[in-house]
Amino acid sequence: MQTITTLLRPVRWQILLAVLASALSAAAGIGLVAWVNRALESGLGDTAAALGLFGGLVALVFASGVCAQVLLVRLGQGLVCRLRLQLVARVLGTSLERLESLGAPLLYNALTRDITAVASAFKQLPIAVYNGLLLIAGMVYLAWLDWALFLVTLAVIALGVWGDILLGGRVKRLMRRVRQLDDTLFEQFEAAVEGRNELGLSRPRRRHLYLNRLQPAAAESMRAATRAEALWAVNLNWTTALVFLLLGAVFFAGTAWELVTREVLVGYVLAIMFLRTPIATILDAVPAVMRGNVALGAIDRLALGRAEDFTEADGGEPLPPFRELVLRGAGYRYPGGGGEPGFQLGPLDLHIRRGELIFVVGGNGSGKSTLGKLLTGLYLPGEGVVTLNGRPLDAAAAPRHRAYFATVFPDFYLFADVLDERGNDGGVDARVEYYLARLGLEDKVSVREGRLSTTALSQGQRKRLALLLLYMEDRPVLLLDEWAADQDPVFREVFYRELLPELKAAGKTVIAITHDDRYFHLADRVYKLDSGQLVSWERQGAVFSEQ
Ligand SMILES: Nc1ncnc2c1ncn2[C@@H]1O[C@H](COP(=O)(O)OP(=O)(O)OP(=O)(O)O)[C@@H](O)[C@H]1O
Repeated sequence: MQTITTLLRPVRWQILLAVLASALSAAAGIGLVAWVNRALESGLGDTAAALGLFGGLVALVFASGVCAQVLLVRLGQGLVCRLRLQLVARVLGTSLERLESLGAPLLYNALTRDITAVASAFKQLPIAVYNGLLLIAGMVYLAWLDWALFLVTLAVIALGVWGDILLGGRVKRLMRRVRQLDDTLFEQFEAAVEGRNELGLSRPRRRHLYLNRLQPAAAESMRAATRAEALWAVNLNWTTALVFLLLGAVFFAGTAWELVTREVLVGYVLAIMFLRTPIATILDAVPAVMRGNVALGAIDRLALGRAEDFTEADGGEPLPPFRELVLRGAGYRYPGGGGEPGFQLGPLDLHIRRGELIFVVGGNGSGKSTLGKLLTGLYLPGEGVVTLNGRPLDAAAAPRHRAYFATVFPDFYLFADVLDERGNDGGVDARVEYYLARLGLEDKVSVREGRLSTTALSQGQRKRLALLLLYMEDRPVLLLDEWAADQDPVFREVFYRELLPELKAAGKTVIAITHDDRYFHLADRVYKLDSGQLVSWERQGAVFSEQ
């Protein structure tokens, strides 16, 4: 429960205050019951004084109750808000490898369903704390009234708790199963949304998705959830029956067998009737709390990184100019699956200097994008060393290493907000308009206060916008992974013959992953990858030619 402890620690004093206010309200409530009992037995005495005491107790119940509830609700909502922000900050602070191995559906499930479940549990927390304290105050009063009868009460409570534990364990197991099935459902939701083109064309595929993937998971989830709720309903009614059994026992003990005095009898009956509501309320809250607990367990199992701290401004000391990027025996291996070892890139040796235009080429699956992620520090080397300006890339050096790069990978995400080199979104419009015209997008997209008017464009146009974002960030090293693959021949020509040379002339280092062999001669150097290994381009006997 690492998540919950880090969330609760900063508000421990507010929690204490809320618990104290709840305790005061609970004590005043039980005090009222005790006062009514005493008045029934011994009479009111001075009516004015009695009225004053009664009114005072009612006012105290009201004021401390409101105070406790408001404090607890504010705490609950504050925790939910912080949990949401903390979870997203942790996703942002998690390594790419971990995020890739988890996959989008698991993360979306955590960010939506799990957070909602934890939020519902937190909302029950104030109610449970308040009613729990009411229950404790009631118990103290019952013990004070009659010890022997209180022991009987404890025995009945033990019976109730036994039922809770017995059924609670099974209910929790079922809830865990429902949570697992949620992940399966989210995978299918992703397929239903992301596969809209393929599904739109193929009824057999839609039918398969619906009947063989969605429906079985949804039905099993429903069965497990229904069973869990039904078991808890049995428990609720079992508790209600126990409360009435206790009432009956007290009643017969006081009337038929005259084992307790009338004062004790009336006090017990009043107190038990009064305590029925808190007992039912607490038991009602238990399933939501269990679900929240299961959800927190699922969030913890994601093993996300530490939340990134965004309170500090970006910038700090400026980056020294880029000089060189060197790989010495550097390699990276993907984790394997199903008994098969993962793909191995390297070990590789290469040297990239400032202002060079480097092409990385090779067949599909040869490791080009993996090399791109290793060069940019998105992946850390599993063997050998990657150094930038002589500094080895490791977890500590990674943020600074990455700050030198701007990339467009094939699975890029196009942000509508344009940031400049210092991470600001203000005052960028004039430069954005210049680049929009340069990239032939001025009729399609406009910019206002650093925000692009649209990103709903063709793939080639979206890639041009991604390049625009990269221009604006103005980083020293650019990595473009098959950027030109979606461009028309005219713009492809502009890219290789104008844009890349211009970037080089501006002192940028450009690493382009490409299949466009008719432009290979424009590069300062070409690295060819084959099954994760670098093979000499010259030894391939290739001829740079303009076709
Ligand atoms: N996230 C991943 N997890 C596990 N293995 C992966 C992952 N991504 C890629 N691979 C493996 O690494 C190999 C190299 O992939 P990579 O994307 O680097 O190839 P590429 O040369 O860029 O291919 P392409 O030209 O098709 O884009 C693939 O054959 C694949 O088996």
